[in-house]
Amino acid sequence: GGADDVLADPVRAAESAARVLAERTGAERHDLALVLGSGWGTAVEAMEVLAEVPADEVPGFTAPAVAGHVPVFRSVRIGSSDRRALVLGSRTHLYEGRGVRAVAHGVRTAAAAGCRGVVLTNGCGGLDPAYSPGQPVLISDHLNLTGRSPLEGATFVDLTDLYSRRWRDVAREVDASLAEGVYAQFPGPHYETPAEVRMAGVLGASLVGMSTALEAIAARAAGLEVLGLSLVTNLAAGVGDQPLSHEEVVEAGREAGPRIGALLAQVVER
Ligand SMILES: Nc1nc2[nH]c(I)nc2c(=O)[nH]1
Repeated sequence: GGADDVLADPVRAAESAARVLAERTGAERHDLALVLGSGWGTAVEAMEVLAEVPADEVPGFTAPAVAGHVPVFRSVRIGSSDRRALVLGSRTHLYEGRGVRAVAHGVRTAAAAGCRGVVLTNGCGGLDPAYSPGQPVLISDHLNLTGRSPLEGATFVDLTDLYSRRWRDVAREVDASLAEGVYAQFPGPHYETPAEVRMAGVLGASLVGMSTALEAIAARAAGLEVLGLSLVTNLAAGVGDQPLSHEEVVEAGREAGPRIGALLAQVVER
């Protein structure tokens, strides 16, 4: 009900969400969109916020207040330019059960708002024991282990350069030490078993998470250039010798804030 009825026609829903955002932010179009995953929230604090729109006032988005905090969409200035980025206020995970249309609505709204690219960030588990919690990793490609597609009907989309090599080169100019990895999206909400983590490794993944892959496919289908950035907040189950506590995951994300915030700001300014 409510937000999801709007999503019965995904294209029209994205257009009406983009229209509301244009009216409320005063920006007829935005140049790029940012989806902030766990640990990436502080990135926007360094940016100049020009307008805020509560997520539950944008068609197709629900905004469960998390601890009283109502998620907002932010229109921010990119560096000192007059280009603007749209920081999406809410992200829907597949595990919420709202369906793939809700998962893809954010990037479709970004495309309808005039964005030419989207930076998808997330918190994830790392399979490489050399990864340290709090380390950002460039996503070079993904394994979609959800068994789903955000696309419906005969919409065949080429995914050869899904995670833009051009944008990854830009990111490496900003930080040459950035590692790259293949991201495997599991449906969640449960974490992987050690055997599933080993399986993902055998299949070529070095990052495991519960988001991003479906959003990236929908973004590409909508014509957006895509950059994916993971924050390894924990070593995936079975990697390393002790189960990480949630507190350590939160702490790793908080400590990484300044570094990944600067990285994101510099990448989008290029
Ligand atoms: N699937 C999966 N998702 C995650 N999100 C975070 I933060 N850590 C993990 C993890 O270890 N596995």
